[in-house]
Amino acid sequence: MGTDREKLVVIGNGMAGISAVEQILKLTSKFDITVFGSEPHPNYNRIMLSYVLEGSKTMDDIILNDLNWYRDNGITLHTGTTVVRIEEETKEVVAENGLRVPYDKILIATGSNSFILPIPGSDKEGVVGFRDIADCHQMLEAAKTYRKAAVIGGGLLGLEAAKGLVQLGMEVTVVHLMEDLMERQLDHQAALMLKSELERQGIKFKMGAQTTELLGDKRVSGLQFADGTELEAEFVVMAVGIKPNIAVAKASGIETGRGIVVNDYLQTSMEGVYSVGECTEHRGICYGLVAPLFEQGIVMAKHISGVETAPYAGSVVSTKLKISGVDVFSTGEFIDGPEHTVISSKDEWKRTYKKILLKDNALIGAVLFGDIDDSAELQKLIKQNAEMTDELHASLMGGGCCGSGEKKTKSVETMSDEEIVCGCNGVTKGTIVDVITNQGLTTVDEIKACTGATRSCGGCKPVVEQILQYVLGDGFTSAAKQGICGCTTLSRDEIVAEIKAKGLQTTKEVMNVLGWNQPEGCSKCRPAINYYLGMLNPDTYEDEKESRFVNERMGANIQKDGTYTVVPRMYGGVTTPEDLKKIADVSLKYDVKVVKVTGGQRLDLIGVKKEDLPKVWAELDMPSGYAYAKSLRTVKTCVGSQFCRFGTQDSMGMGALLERKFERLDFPAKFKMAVNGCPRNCAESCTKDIGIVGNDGGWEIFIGGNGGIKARLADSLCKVKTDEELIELCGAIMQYYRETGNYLERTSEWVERMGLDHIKSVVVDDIEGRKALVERIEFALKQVTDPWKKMLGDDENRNKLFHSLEMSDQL
Ligand SMILES: Cc1cc2nc3c(=O)[nH]c(=O)nc-3n(C[C@H](O)[C@H](O)[C@H](O)COP(=O)(O)OP(=O)(O)OC[C@H]3O[C@@H](n4cnc5c(N)ncnc54)[C@H](O)[C@@H]3O)c2cc1C
Ligand SMILES: NC(=O)c1ccc[n+]([C@@H]2O[C@H](COP(=O)([O-])OP(=O)(O)OC[C@H]3O[C@@H](n4cnc5c(N)ncnc54)[C@H](O)[C@@H]3O)[C@@H](O)[C@H]2O)c1
Ligand code: SF4
Ligand code: FES
Repeated sequence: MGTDREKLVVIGNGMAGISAVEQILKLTSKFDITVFGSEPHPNYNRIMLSYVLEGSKTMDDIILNDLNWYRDNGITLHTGTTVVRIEEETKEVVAENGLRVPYDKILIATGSNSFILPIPGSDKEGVVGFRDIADCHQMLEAAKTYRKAAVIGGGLLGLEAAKGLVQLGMEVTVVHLMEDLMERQLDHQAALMLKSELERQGIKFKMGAQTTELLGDKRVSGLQFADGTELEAEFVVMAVGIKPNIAVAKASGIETGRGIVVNDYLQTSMEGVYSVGECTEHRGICYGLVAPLFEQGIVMAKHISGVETAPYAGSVVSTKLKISGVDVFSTGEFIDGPEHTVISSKDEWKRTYKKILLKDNALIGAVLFGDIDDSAELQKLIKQNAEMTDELHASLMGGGCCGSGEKKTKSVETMSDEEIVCGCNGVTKGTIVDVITNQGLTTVDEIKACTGATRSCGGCKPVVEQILQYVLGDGFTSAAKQGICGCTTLSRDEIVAEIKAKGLQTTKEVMNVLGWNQPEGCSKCRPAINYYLGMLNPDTYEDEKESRFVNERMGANIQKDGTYTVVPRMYGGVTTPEDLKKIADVSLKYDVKVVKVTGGQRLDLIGVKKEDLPKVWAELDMPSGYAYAKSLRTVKTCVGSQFCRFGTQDSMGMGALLERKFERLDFPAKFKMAVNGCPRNCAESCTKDIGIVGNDGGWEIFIGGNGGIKARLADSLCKVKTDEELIELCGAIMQYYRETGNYLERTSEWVERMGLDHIKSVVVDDIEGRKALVERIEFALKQVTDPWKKMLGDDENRNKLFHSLEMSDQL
């Protein structure tokens, strides 16, 4: 390599170091760059470790710069190599393994270490921090063996770790020192709402608890608290904050405080040595989030490259918790004092809360819970120290009638090109404008694929949309409409219309004819098109197994240990001694680990080996319960008039009838029903896609209920007098949902999107329309068959899927 080039050594292969290198590469080629990293990996997106733990991303998904990137940019990378000091006299960087590398300039970006409480027992087996891939691996492994976990610290990291462990099947208690969760980001009200939402999601809390010791022999077995109480725990995650990693700077005589002290150009006290990221202390502040490190990197890169730059003046930080179903956001100041004016609103029913703090009429901080649509807008206004006006108040707090979209576009217009829009991925407004203008991008998904913006927490999506709107102007509405995935700009309705109009028959054909930008499609569009094709052509469409999710392909739900579950039908939740005996015999014979009564009133045989599935189905000789499918799952029933003293309607009989009639059809998403014999509603119709309640000698039909993460109470659609009307209406509702629902859209969302009145006008008021819907569902029902039976008769596919060549001999 050219010897006349300056030698830049980067200590720390994390997000700060490498994003600064990316900025430098954009400005100059004057450096020979060498990077040292203690971890054995190339640069990865640390913030996405929460998603790896939670299971929605893999380690491969979070690599930001793979080894080719270093090679292509002529960068020498030493992974798994820790630098111990800088020798100013010899102008060399010295690594732990004795390696010495000469330098002209240095960038220290050594990040932080997890803070481990200095209490007895914190070095026991089963106690980890949550900082890197190695920690994440340990947590994933622990969840395979142990059940009870404690997370010490109820900050952002602790809560994301706790949710991840719950998703992995552990029983998790968050042990928090203070009375409020995330007390560094939230006020009391938001903290209360957050705690109750997380409790709903299965996390337990021990608040105001000071851990004094970790108990156990070699391995941790519990926690001892200052008040004398104890908590059992086989695995402990410490998430009580971070400590800037200043070891190299200290050993080299560079000025340090809590972090490595830098000036406004990120220069340390040693000539030619810069520092960025979490290890850095600027104007007395060490940051613990990614947005500041990108901002520091931009200034540092310009300075070291000899490009004029404004000084770094510090960052206004904001946080967003990355837990699905929990929308919480905080930026700037959030605890009010006498000097503040507080604007707030709380809606206990919608579980939303918004608080904005003003000082001298300027916006200085905000906390949002439940609805964080305004987060990006607020963050920007607070950065700009914007003045509150009547118009702004109306747009932020409601009550404004018009113009807020226009105002938002105006406010992105005033952003500078260098302003970071996506804090998680360091993407500036300038970059987004550039890809829209020069590469002709028209959707947020395309911008995500090209720049990374919106890829992590998603908090920046509204601003990215506003920039699109601002750049495309009038072209926005048509062009910026979101396709169903990154492969197309066509919406669901357009795809369905094209399939009908052009008579398209296969997913491949849809993608070819409709100009997909990826010939094979992706995991989002393939199952959706497969569904739409099957819904439109129930008699002719050949279902594409390879376009189905794994559980649907296998006809069973895969479990975390690689075994499967088998759930046979139990119509209306009613079984017989004969069926129970068969289930018991099969469970014993195939060593089923657990037989569980499900929330949908049937039996789940958990822990069946893949190769045993066909034998289990054959010996049970019962219909598939479709517990794995986007289809009618269960019809839960109460005892009803056959036995209950209050029952006026035969709920068991009706439930079983409806389940038999409508089973096996594909729906956009899973579909659950309930039938009750009287308004006491013992089988909980209010949380079902269709809930039926015996009432006044007839039935009342409810739709759009959901008991999952986003709970929704079902809406009353109508009352009917006879069983025939009830069955007809159920069929019409189902078919209308099948025909208009977006793939994966539950009825709770569908009802909100379509409007209850509209659905009523189609399925209740329009008698002819209803009849046509019923005819179409009856036709589709004629085509369905039991998938287990089908698989048992299909030697080729069965052998391919279940690797059990001798099956046919045994059947
Ligand atoms: C699970 C998790 C979730 C997070 N989520 C978010 C989020 O949603 N939003 C957000 O803004 N922030 C989040 N953060 C914080 C964010 O990841 C950090 O702010 C960011 O990674 C800091 O980058 P850095 O480069 O300064 O430090 P690091 O990413 O820690 O990188 C420093 C690197 O330097 C290496 N190193 C240290 N010393 C040496 C040495 N002597 N020689 C060689 N190499 C060395 C380290 O091994 C490390 O790889 C999260 C953090 C975690 C752990
Ligand atoms: N979504 C995000 O933005 C995100 C997610 C994860 C991590 N991070 C960042 O990673 C870093 C580490 O996160 P963190 O949550 O560990 O840090 P933190 O400092 O934000 O929170 C630590 C929490 O632990 C509590 N605590 C301290 N001592 C305790 C004790 N002895 N017992 C029980 N609780 C105790 C504190 O009261 C505090 O709420 C932070 O900089 C954070 O901003 C951000
Ligand atoms: S809903 Fe009514 S009929 Fe059904 S079990 Fe409860 S009380 Fe009895
Ligand atoms: S700010 Fe988190 S993805 Fe953009």
